[in-house]
Amino acid sequence: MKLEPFNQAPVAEAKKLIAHCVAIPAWQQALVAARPFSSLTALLETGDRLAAAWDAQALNKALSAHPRIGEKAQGSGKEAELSRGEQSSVNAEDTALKQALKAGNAAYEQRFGRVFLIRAKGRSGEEMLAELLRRLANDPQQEQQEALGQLREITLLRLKETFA
Ligand SMILES: NC(=O)NC1=NC(=O)NC1=O
Repeated sequence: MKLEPFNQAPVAEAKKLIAHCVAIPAWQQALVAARPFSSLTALLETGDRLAAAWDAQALNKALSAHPRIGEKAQGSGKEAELSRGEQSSVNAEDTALKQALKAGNAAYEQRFGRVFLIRAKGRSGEEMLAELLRRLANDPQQEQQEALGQLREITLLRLKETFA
């Protein structure tokens, strides 16, 4: 989509145009309020700056829209469609990998109390499993920072794709 329609749209409409980037209403609201944007770069910089404010509460809110790695996103919504695309590198036939991801996700949720989040685009299933195992050793504070960083990456990738 072009930047102009986003800049010109009524607030409610503009929010809908970017809601699939991340399920954090405050971020959607703030980004829409910062219009008009003179360029895609300006939009991405603002989106990133606003994401720097995210905390554990924002992370948990956003996770509702991110299916586990290795699980096919259910549903027909835009987020589910994006997740399926982002996770398409996980070879569904590789049952050993799927099993390892399933076990890793369960261990992660047991330890940190939330779904493991990683920017999946551009990563193979094996790379994500390695990251999952590495991050399992993080202390809670460290891991919260890493998870927030991955949420930012996913959000900005989606924002960029929306207006590219
Ligand atoms: N649990 C996840 O990390 N999910 C996801 N990562 C992505 O990049 N897209 C997802 O749906």
